[in-house]
Amino acid sequence: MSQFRIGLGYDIHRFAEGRKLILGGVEIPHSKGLDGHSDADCLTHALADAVLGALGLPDIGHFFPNDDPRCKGMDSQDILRRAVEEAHNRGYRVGNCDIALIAEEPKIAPHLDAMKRVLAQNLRVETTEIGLKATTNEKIGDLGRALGIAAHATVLLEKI
Ligand SMILES: Nc1ccn([C@@H]2O[C@H](COP(=O)(O)O)[C@@H](O)[C@H]2O)c(=O)n1
Ligand SMILES: C[C@@]1(CO)OP(=O)(O)OP(=O)(O)OC[C@H]1O
Repeated sequence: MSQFRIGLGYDIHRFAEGRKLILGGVEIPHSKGLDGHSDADCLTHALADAVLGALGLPDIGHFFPNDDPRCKGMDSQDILRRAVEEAHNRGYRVGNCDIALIAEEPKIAPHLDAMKRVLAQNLRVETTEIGLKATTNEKIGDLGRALGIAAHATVLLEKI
């Protein structure tokens, strides 16, 4: 395997009433949350998929099936830790990553530092190795109507 490996992840979850909004392992105050079998943290799902993809492994649904009752309500940081563990088991660590959230609401910027701190711990990197930002969809399409939140992530793995 080569010295460096890159991975790409994408996930989207729809808003639902009566759910907590969890992004990057942080609970964000909002009138509704994201729907899902787990805590529906689409940011963390995209990031974990990017790590697994860099290794040429299947996506998180392979490791944590969304019809498995044991995964019901699970903390997505457990998914991320597992993906990073798979990397370390193969002799790779996370070099850096970059994440873009598409969220018409709520305002994410005030929470970015808290998310980076959680993600850094589980990625086993310094916060300076994490790029993280949010953009609206400029009211275009379903994301623009705030039906849900989507996340894109890229990860660079490097040989330990
Ligand atoms: N959910 C969001 C979306 C955007 N931001 C911040 O606002 C800036 C402007 O957003 P545009 O979609 O008009 O580019 C953006 O650069 C972010 O800093 C946010 O915090 N939360
Ligand atoms: C996280 C898992 C597993 O509980 O379920 P969801 O929260 O529904 O998320 P999704 O990105 O749709 O599928 C991945 C599954 O592994």
